Formats: sequence, structure tokens, C-alpha cells
Amino acid sequence: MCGIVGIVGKDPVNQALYDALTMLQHRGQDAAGIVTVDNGTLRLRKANGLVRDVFHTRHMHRLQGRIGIGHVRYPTAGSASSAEAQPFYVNSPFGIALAHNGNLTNAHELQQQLFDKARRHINTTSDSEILLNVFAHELYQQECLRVTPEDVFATVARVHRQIRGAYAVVAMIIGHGIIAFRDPWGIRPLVLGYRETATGEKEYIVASESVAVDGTGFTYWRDVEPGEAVYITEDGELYSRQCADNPQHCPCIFEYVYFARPDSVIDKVSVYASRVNMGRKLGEKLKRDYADLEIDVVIPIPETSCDIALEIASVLNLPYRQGFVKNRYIGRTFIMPGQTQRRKSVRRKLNAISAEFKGKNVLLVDDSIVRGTTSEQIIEMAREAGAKKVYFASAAPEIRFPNVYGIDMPSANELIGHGREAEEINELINADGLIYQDLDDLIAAVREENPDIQRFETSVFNGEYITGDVNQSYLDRLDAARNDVALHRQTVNEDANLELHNEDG
Ligand SMILES: O=P(O)(O)OC[C@H]1O[C@H](OP(=O)(O)OP(=O)(O)O)[C@H](O)[C@@H]1O
Ligand SMILES: NC(=O)CC[C@H](N)C(=O)O
Ligand SMILES: [Mg+2]
Repeated sequence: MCGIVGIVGKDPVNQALYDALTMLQHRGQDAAGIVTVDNGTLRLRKANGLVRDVFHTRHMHRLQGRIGIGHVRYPTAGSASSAEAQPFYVNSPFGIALAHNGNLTNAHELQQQLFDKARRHINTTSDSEILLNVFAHELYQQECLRVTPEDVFATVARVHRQIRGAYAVVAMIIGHGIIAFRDPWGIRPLVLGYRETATGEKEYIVASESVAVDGTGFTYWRDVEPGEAVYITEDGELYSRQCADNPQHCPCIFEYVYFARPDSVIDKVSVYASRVNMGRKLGEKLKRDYADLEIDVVIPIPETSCDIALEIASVLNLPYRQGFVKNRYIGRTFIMPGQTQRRKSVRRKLNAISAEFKGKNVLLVDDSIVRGTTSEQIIEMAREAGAKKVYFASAAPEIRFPNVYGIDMPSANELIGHGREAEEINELINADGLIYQDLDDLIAAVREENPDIQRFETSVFNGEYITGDVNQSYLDRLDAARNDVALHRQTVNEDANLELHNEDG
């Protein structure tokens, strides 16, 4: 998952972009970037690392201008090289910078078409650079000297017809403004906000999550609709239009399970409320079907599962204890690159308080089990801390299939739930009992907050890929390109990559 933001302001936007990126940091910890337009010239700073490490005072000084976009990256395509940090830039037409959250499923074909049709060279292995070039080529085809809202909407409509997969995008055209659009399924989130200056002029923000809107002093306004494009000119005029032929709302359910911050509201669903509902549903299942388990205490695996576990404890009428302490200086482990780093980080990140485990039957709660890295080690830690029995509950059902829409789960074989039933998984993670949420209950937990959502993107649980273009040969290619061994090989070679259009360190 990545985080994106764009701001059209009346004063310099560098600090607000930086602040927004820090509030989206949980969506991507690998790289960060900001581009602003300063008197007709792009200013760019992007590099690998956390937001606080990428931007130093000297970079912030250079990022002048009243309009800009930013990105935090969690790679799902291409390499982890800093040359693939975003935003990307292309000089024709006009000068365009673009930031993307999601993953294109036809990137390979698009790259070939770009060369055949437009002789466009793609310098990295990133699908987002391809997306930028498709957009640039279509805008060029409008043959306009000044870009009008009509040109923008015609361009996005043509982009929608060509690209497949998941995409929430912010793009900036020098001398014109910012464009934001979302794929016709609305798989990845994108929200709009505004604020007024002291003189009553409007400023706008688009961001992956509403937390970035709240935290920068903007007011949340609405979600960008699936398929919709929003164009905000540099003078602050806002235009919007539905640009997809057949938009259908089908947001990614994993945003609610894990990715988004609980204080965000996505597609009118409070992430926090949906997690409380997940806890209630799972608590009810435990009460109904597992009444024979003698549980003394419910313990969350910080951080994402805390709201879920608290609700389970309340349904079961059991004590809730924070038996694991989280090291606040270690980030999210699931989105770290490479299994070695992920494995090592679990014990660095979480430590048990023995008193909460000694001689007790504990129910550990997590939001999801993906590779099983966390659950396996945490159960071992609970036993070392003296637990009698260790039961494990997951607020998401078994994750059995790869994700192709912006979550880095490219390889079925790396998923502990792939081809296995709960009992087998239970043995692998060495629990005394493993209880998964049912998919219908998970869907109901989120839908309860917005019954207008008819369908969710749930492919990791049931293998149904809503875009309809994902077949086994695509999945095999993805696996070969992005499994842990392939990524390791890539990292070794990445220094050879050429870095363009960047401020030096
Ligand atoms: O089965 P796994 O492959 O270990 O993946 C699942 C775990 O990873 C995530 O935690 P993470 O540490 O990323 O973030 P959090 O602090 O937000 O819970 C998630 O919340 C689970 O705990
Ligand atoms: N997680 C994402 O949204 C990734 C965006 C893009 N596919 C990249 O790898 O940089
Ligand atoms: Mg976790």
C-alpha cells in the first residue's frame, strides 16, 4: 500500500505535504517523495527511508510553491531502488509529476504499447512510471496549448479504458493544477478536503486517508468516487466528473482489516468502528462455537488488533490486558521488505509482560495472519512467558490467495493459509486452538457502517479478482518476479539503477 497526497494552496504547501505524509506513513515505510511547482519549475526530493529521514531542512527550503504532491511507498511492483520512489516526472506534455497507490495488472502490455504507439521509454521497472506515461501520452493526444477541464476528463476517460488493476492517483501539471482520480472499482481509497484562508480563499487537499486531511487542518469533504476525476486548477477552481464507463464500488476490505489508520473514514466507513464490529462478530463466534475453551484473559497483538481484541473481551466478559509492549520506534513488520527483516523485527517490536501470561490460558488476537511471521513467534513468546494454553483468534479469515491490487502478497506459497485448513495452520503456528473470522462476518462488520457498499474486493480470501483480468499466468509471472528470493536478488543489483530528476542527498 502506498500513501498519496496533493495540495493546492494559497501559501507554501511544503510543510502541509510533509505533515500529511507523516500521517500516511503507516501505508508505506520504504521511500518518500514530494514535488512542488515553484514559479514554473518542479522541485523534487525523493529517497528511500521514512519521511523524517528523507526530508531535511535544506530539502524543505527548496520545496517552494503553493501546489504540490507527495508519496510514501510500499513497493508492489518493480524494485526497491530509490529511483523508483515517487512521485515520477515526465517532461512532455507541459511537465507532469504523478504519485500512485495501487498496482496495475497489465503493466507489461502497456509498456509495450507505449513504445509501439508513442516511442516512450520507461526507465524503471515501476508500474507507476508506466501509468504516468499512459496519462502523459493521452494528454498529449488532446493537442491543447492550455489544458481545460474537458481535456483533463477526456484524458482520464482514455486512461481508464487502457489501464487495469487498482489505482488511486494524484498528478500535477505544471502551470495548470492537480488531478486526482480513482479506478472504476474504487479499490484504493482517496478523499478530498478543503480549508479557507483568513481572506476566505479556498485551498484543497486530496489524500489516501482522511487522517491526513484532519491532521493538516483541512476539513474532510468527501471521497473521490470510483472512476471519478477531480481537477483543481492552480488558482483553486475545482472541477469533477465521472470518467469511467461502468463504475462499480468495490473497495478493498483489507484497508479496514489492517492498512488504514483507525481514525480514518474511508468510503463513509469509520475504520475504527468497522474493527470494533469485527471484534464483536468474532467474539460472538467464540461464544457460540467455542464455549468449551477456558480462557482467562484476552491479549491483543499490538498495534492494529487492539480495538478488535477489546471488543472480543467485552463480548466474552473476560479481562483485556495489554500483555505485549510495543517498541514505539519499530514500524509495521508486515510491510517491511524481506522475510529476514520481518522475522527479526517481531521480537524487537513486541515484548511480553510475564505477569499477564504466567499460569494463564490466554486468547491472543490479531487482525490477520498473512505469512504467519507474527503469530508463530508471538505464541512462542507467550509460552516462554509462562502461559498454560495459547489460543489464537484472527479477525480476518484465512488469507489464501495473492494480492494484485497494491498489497505486497505476490506469492501464494509464502502465505501460511494457502492450501491449508485452519487445523494445519494451527499446528504450524503451534497454538492450542485457532479461530478465524468467517468471510461473511467480516464483510458484514464493514458493511454495517455503510450498507450502500454492495461488494468488497476480497480476493485474498476467496480468489475472486474483481477486475476479471487476473489469470494463472499473470499470477505465475507476479510470483516469479516478486517472491522473496527474486526480491533479494533484485536488491543486490539495484545500485545499477539510474536516478533522474532528483535533488541530491
Ligand atoms: O502473519 P504476518 O505475515 O506476520 O502478518 C500479519 C501481521 O502483520 C501486521 O502487523 P504489523 O506489525 O505490520 O503492524 P501493526 O503494528 O499495525 O499491527 C498485522 O497486524 C499482523 O499482526
Ligand atoms: N503499494 C502501492 O500502492 C505501490 C505503488 C506502486 N505499484 C509501486 O510499487 O511503487
Ligand atoms: Mg500487527
